[in-house]
Amino acid sequence: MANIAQQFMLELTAPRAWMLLLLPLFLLLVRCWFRAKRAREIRQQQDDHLPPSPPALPVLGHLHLVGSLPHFSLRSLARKHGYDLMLLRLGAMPVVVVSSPAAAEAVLRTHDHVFASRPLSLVADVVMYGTSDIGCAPYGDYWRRARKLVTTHLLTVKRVQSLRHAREEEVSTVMAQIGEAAGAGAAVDVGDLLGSFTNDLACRAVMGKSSSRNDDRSKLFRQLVVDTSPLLGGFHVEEFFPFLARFGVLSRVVRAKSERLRRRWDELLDRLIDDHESKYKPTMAAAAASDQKDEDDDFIHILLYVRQEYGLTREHMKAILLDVFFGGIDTAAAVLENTVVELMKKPRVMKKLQAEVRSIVPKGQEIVGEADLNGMAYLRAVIKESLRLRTVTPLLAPHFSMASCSVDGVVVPAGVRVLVNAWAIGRDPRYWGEDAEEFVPERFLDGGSAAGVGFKGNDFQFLPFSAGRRQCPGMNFGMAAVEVMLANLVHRFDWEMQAGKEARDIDMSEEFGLVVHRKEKLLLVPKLLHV
Ligand code: HEM
Repeated sequence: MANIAQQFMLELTAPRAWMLLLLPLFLLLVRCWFRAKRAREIRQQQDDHLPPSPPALPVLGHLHLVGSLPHFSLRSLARKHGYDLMLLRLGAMPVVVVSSPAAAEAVLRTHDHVFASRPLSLVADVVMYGTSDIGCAPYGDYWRRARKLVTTHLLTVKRVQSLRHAREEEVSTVMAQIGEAAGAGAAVDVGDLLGSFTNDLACRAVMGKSSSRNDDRSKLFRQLVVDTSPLLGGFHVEEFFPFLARFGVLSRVVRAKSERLRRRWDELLDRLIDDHESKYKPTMAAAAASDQKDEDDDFIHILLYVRQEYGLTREHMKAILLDVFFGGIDTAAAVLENTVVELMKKPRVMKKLQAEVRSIVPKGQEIVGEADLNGMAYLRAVIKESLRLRTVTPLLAPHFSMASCSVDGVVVPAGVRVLVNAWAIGRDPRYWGEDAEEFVPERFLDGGSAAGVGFKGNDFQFLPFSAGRRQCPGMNFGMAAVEVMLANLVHRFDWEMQAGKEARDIDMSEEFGLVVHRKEKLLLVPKLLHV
């Protein structure tokens, strides 16, 4: 026995025996090495096809490169690396950034069916009744139905025209306030005035003249929009670092805040819908649904008329109404305020615009009516230039890829947020020339370098309302308000800076959000002209 053991030990210690033992280990290692190599190759192949990325940090990814004004920093990154389509990792969140008209066309037109969804958002889920609105709803049957409802019944050209008297009346109210300030030689807070105007107009469209006359109610709506917008437009840290969601502390705080806001919205909207329901006359249904010009047909009434046809619950109705407040108030007010700033900084343009408006509106007429706007080509060029240079929704609203998609030789994976930097594209000298950063409305006039360029979604260098399936459905509604208000602001009033200040002192700092806002108030002194 001892001999056998000895023999065995001898065999073991002999080189041949070691070879026999090591061989399987060696084969195992070789196999592992080949597997790891293959995995590396596959990853490399996939990476080779992903959009290019700037160098990133561990864990943070590119988060540290995105500052407080993401449209600025994303433009700088794209320019520095020459990437018109780039992939960033914000913490754990992959984001594709689009910075050229060709890439925007690929995302918003050629592959629109892949990129037409929205990322999930905890806040939208709570505030928008389970994303039952149009702006936040993921792409699918519900969104298609709700969008069809809005574009065929609420925001049609005819409906926008039928609100013309409402707009003219609201404009008259604002002009009276400006007139009073002019009489007293006082300054007006231009942003506040314009915000009230677009808010009152939205209230009027949603609930009709009689309900919106209640001043307190209008103010409540305004306050709620102001309180909800930052939460709705902001990023939340758990979206970047999902592992934090396991602890759930932050999401509980955000959810609690969102639920408080939703209760406030509920209270207001339920009361309004109840009021309307008590006056609802089914006989009027056919007329409203066929989009007749009846000014009493406010949006709540119309939703009541079509709710069966579209299978709407009350929550769906409230969510759709919220889109009018979130889509229509801040955007149009910001466009107007930005335009006034640019006009103050460019007295030549202001004078030319005033001359056009004053030459077209008949002498003695105090308010510019919508019929007077027809011949105002320069007014339209000024607004377009403002939409280009000071795009109020600089990154549009985030899109979301529903499948992986090959775009111009690279592959955008499924489940990625896509941000189109419309602001950067609108200021890129490659498409707008050397004066791209200047406010020059003439470029949009006949004979100008951008004479044929429009905002309807066919010119991908100019995307203030976006393009494709998710394009803004409130474009006509918003533009009608902006045009008539701007014409009136410059018709009977000259505008001056407060004593001791100059136009070049106007603070241009901005606060980022879905809609970008000026940080500082714009205080200007109106001077009344007698026309
Ligand atoms: C001048 C004013 C306006 C501007 C600059 C503007 C701009 C935009 C932009 C850039 C988008 C995002 C499109 C995308 O994600 O690709 C959008 C979406 C939207 N806008 Fe507007 N908008 C304005 C006025 C309005 C008004 C007045 C309303 C309603 C009364 C409205 C309702 C909406 C809705 C519901 C969406 C979501 C569309 C969807 O996701 O299908 N907007 N808007």
